[in-house]
Amino acid sequence: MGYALRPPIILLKEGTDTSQGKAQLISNINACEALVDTIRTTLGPRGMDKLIVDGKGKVTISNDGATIMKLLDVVHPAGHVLVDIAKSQDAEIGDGTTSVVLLAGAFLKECKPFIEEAVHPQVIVRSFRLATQLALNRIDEVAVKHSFKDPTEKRALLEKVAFTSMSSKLISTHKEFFSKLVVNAVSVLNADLPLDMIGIKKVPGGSFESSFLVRGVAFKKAFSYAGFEMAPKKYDNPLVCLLNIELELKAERDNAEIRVDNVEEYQRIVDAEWTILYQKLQRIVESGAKVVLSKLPIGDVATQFFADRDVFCAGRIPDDDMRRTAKACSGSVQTSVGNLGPSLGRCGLFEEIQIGGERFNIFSDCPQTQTCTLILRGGADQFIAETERSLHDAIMVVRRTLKNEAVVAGGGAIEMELSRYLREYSRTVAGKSQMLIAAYAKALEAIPRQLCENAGFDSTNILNLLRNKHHNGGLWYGIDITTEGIADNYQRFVWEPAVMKINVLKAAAEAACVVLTVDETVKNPKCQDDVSQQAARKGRAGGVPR
Ligand SMILES: Nc1ncnc2c1ncn2[C@@H]1O[C@H](COP(=O)(O)OP(=O)(O)OP(=O)(O)O)[C@@H](O)[C@H]1O
Repeated sequence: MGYALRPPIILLKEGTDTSQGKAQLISNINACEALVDTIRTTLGPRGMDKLIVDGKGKVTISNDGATIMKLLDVVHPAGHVLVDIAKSQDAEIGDGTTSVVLLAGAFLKECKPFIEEAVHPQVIVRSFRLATQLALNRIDEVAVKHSFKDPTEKRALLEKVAFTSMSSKLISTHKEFFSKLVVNAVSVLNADLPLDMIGIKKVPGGSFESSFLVRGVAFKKAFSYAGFEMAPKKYDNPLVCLLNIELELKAERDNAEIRVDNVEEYQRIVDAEWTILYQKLQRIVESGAKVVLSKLPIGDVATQFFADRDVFCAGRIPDDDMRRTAKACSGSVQTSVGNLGPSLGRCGLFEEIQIGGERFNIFSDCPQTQTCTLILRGGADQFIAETERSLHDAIMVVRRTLKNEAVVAGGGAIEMELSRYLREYSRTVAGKSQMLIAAYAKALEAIPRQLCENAGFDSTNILNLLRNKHHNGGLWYGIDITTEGIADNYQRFVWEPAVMKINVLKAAAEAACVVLTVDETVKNPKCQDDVSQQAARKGRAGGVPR
């Protein structure tokens, strides 16, 4: 009777939902699979795009895995792991975001039967980590390393990787044009290849081919006052003055509190203000600068003053444009007009031109420019936005290739090779490991299989051909998307940076291991209430639920 009177142990708050054990693990895997199913159709040159409408009705059409995953607003805790790997792949490499999610999903799918058969997750994790290491070593072994001594060879290689990266995107029909543009853009950068030194400006209208690269800086004409129209719009070899000063009359008045008790005193203050402004303007003109830019406003008096002296000016220039202009013209941004001489920059040509419906200020022919601007044209806003994302991926891939010169063949070739290698290796080990490494090898085939399915090919047939070819030494054989067959994708120049594939494998395997090692989810009802209340409050305040 004694035990019946023992008080129950209450560990967690009433209403707390705890799910644990095998059932929980399987449910997490199912959630990840469902998430992978939403993006699997976007993989590859024949992949489909997704149209996503957010809470505010903003439409995004994209093929980029990371963009889709971000916009999906996933709430499942295990699903979040996949969103995170897509984001990290995007930040680290810039491409391969769909592949990483797909591969993580494939690993989990292959694990599921083992979990159901009560194999301990740690055993699976151990074998998967071993298989990943073996696969990485194999990539290192087979990757083709190019030396960048010959500039023509270097350029050809870079164009090929940009080409492959774009072949699955909306702009794939113009990939030759854009791959040249991307390589030209990256070759302007310095050895550190800073991404923020490539500006991208979108101008709706026109055709994709009317997009162009400015070796220097281009930005939309800033707001301007009367008097601006009188200023010249083109200079050869002008000195450029970059400022962070407000050149407006009200500036002095607003920056201080002044108490006056008669009209004369007030007049003296107004006069002093004019004098201060004129002195500043005079100094700028005396420095010899022909183009004056400021991060802060340049008012009507100053605009007229400059126009009278044949000087072009523009205020309220965004910070990133200002930084890039400074870099392009080798000048520096000043906060006073004391000694402008050494801080002035110079560009070969400055002009204001019309692009589509916008006026643009262009600084080009800069002697030692390490920055450039891509002006993107094209129909609707959504198309240009997707073009920008695709070019970003291609730029990232070209930068990665420049930093790591090794490439592998795409179109499923490297995955089939790793799969063959691991399957053969698995036969040399005993015990559960053998089955698990073979499962890992099978999961790698998910990429070529999906490429086939998205193109409407018979995946069973093509995968059989590929397995046979790789078994007989056809190292770089992958899917030939044009003929519904297989081909040596290295010869066909379907090249991808080895570092991208390495990152995909590492991230996907690690994500699968993380999901496998979670065997309990505890949902605290209080926390959930807090979260929903916060969300409701945010919603009322006009915030966007994330
Ligand atoms: N011409 C081609 N023939 C065959 N396969 C190709 C070709 N071009 C690209 N691929 C393959 O398509 C896959 C890339 O597809 P996709 O660009 O849609 O996804 P991702 O690079 O993984 O992710 P994302 O571009 O969304 O970041 C790679 O496996 C690549 O090898």
